[in-house]
Amino acid sequence: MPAKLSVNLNAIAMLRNRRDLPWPSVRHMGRIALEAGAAGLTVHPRPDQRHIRFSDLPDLRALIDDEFPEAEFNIEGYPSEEFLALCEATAPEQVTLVPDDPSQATSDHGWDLTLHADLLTTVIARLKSKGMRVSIFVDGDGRSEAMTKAKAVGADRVELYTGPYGGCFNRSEEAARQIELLGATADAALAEGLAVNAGHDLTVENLPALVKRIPRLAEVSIGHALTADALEFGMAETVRRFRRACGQTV
Ligand SMILES: CC(=O)[C@@H](O)[C@H](O)COP(=O)(O)O
Ligand SMILES: NCC(=O)COP(=O)(O)O
Repeated sequence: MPAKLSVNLNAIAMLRNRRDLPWPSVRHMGRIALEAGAAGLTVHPRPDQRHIRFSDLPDLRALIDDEFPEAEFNIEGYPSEEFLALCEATAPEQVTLVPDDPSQATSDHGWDLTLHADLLTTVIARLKSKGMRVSIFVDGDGRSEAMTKAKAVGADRVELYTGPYGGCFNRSEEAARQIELLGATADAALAEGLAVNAGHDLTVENLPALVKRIPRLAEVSIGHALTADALEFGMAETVRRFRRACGQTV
């Protein structure tokens, strides 16, 4: 089964937040993405709400529940008490835990699974007890022992941080090296019984090689490049292009 596409709406929200006006509407852009066959929506509410606002969450939950009951909502973020309460109030199908500092511009590394083992074990058990699937953001550096630790803290899935791969779009040798590291990490995760997601700086151009190396990739969440392409091609056509790049028949 080809990887599913979850459309990250953070960049749409960032554009909206330039003015005290309700457009572009994250709910409406989310609807267009789901109508075009995206399997879900992703948001990453940061503590300063500079992209997605906490008040966007009930709206997006209602969009999925009322109009696209097969779709999934994925909420990403650092597991502060505020974030956990948002997840509990929204009940997304998936929570992706990310080790972001509030001052970070964007996510740029996975969890240290030794240092944060206790925190993750507690938080994952709490979210899973409320029926949410939990994925944790990990470096795609090929270290199989990290995937053993990911299993031990109770994660259902890992999300491979693909930033270093996305960042070498114009250096094919380094891209090939990064793909192999991501692939080795995915192999180790799958061997532990974890499902594998991926995200960060994925594009229509770099997705095909990734899904070829990791044919059992469950889901990709994509926002930055997808939003850039949507400015050129429109959201619906862009979603179809990304779905094809995932290997889906569109
Ligand atoms: C967790 C992750 O990979 C990030 O890519 C993130 O969700 C994007 O967040 P921003 O859009 O806020 O940079
Ligand atoms: N989890 C990654 C994500 O949701 C989007 O990352 P990006 O495509 O905005 O880099």
